[in-house]
Amino acid sequence: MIVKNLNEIIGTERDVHGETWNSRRLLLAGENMGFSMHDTLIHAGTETTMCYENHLEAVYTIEGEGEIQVLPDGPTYPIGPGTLYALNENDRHCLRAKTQLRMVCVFNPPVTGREVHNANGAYPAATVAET
Ligand SMILES: CC(=O)NCC[C@H](N)C(=O)O
Repeated sequence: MIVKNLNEIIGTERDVHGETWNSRRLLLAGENMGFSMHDTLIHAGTETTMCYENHLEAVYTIEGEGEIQVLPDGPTYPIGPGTLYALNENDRHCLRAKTQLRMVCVFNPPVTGREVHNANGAYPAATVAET
């Protein structure tokens, strides 16, 4: 069994900073769960365009207010505590944080470590060597 606390992640290699976010990676590929799980903060007043072409991601909001728009011209959904969105079609999307959002993010296949978004808003596909 794996048991850990967010406090053990903060300030370590698993505490990854992007331009608009801070991802605390609780479970990674190396833990062999088949998914990764992150406790992520999205900074207030920011907009992030993403397209996880190599991963499926589900995102469950715990704190904060914002909205998500399906791109290029899809609907916009409000986001608040209790909202789940699942990018089951590798959807390109724009996440806007009105206040700081705290979100639990699950990736399949799992993120391997310190990935940040490339120019397309994706994380690279994992290689066998990394997993
Ligand atoms: C919600 C979202 O995708 N935010 C960007 C960071 C990413 N989810 C991560 O935790 O690595």
